[in-house]
Amino acid sequence: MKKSKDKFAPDTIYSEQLTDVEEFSFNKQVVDVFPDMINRSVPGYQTIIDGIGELAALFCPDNAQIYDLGCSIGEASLSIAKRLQQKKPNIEAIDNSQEMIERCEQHVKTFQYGQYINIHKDDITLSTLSSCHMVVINFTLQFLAKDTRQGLIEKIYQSLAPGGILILSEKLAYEEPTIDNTLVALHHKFKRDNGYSDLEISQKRSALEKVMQLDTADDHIERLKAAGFSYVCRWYQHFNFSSMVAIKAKNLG
Ligand SMILES: C[S@@+](CC[C@H](N)C(=O)[O-])C[C@H]1O[C@@H](n2cnc3c(N)ncnc32)[C@H](O)[C@@H]1O
Ligand SMILES: O=C(O)C(=O)C[C@]1(C(=O)O)C=C[C@H](O)C=C1
Repeated sequence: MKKSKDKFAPDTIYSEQLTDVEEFSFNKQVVDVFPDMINRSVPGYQTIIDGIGELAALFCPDNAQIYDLGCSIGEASLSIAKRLQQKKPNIEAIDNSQEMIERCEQHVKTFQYGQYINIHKDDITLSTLSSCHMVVINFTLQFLAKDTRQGLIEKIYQSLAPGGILILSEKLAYEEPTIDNTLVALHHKFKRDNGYSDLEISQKRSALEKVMQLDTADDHIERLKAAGFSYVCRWYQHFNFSSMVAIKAKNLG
């Protein structure tokens, strides 16, 4: 991805001892450090962003209709727009954080191909989707109430044209504690190697635990299959962070 001229600060949000660790929220403080935070926290984040663009190039026709649900500052949308610009896509980027949406508008404008991205403030569990070729939910389903997840995946399946794809990226839980603890330990080592202290790691973990409920890979695959997706695969995994592609069959019935 071409470097943007847009400026963000380094993430020091959890570097001082806090008396009360509040629940994690995508507020202005997080928005201002977002690229640094996500790149230092999510193993393979940039690889996943690039892969989303490559999958768009493989699957999307001219003038494709694409949704990026929980878009934050628009990195997945930009990766798609960059690769599909000759095909003039119509990318709808949606997020329910006002601060994120404002920053997304500012960020996307710094790229010429940002013209293919329309930004909306909305709750993705309530928003209406029109007929489309591709949907991305990159590290966002894990922040939704568990009882809204199946409904959202079904809404996406119904909106996708035959042959359309959903890219779903998530931090995964493992039922077997020895496996879960091993992957969490590897993830924490990844964060330490990226300059986060033990205090930062543990305070952010407490903040996230209040709002982020993880599913297992099997939960995701079962949900996708129950919604109707014929083909599902994990195309990327680094420690407990994974991205899945679900394809709606071309010939239904
Ligand atoms: C970890 S970030 C997503 C990162 C982003 N997709 C990317 O690739 O850089 C999660 C985002 O989901 C948004 N979000 C959480 N719940 C939402 C909801 N119900 N509707 C819309 N957006 C939501 C948050 O505001 C936040 O920007
Ligand atoms: O920092 C972590 O442990 C995360 O889980 C990273 C994670 C996520 O997976 O959604 C959480 C919050 C945001 O900072 C971005 C990414």
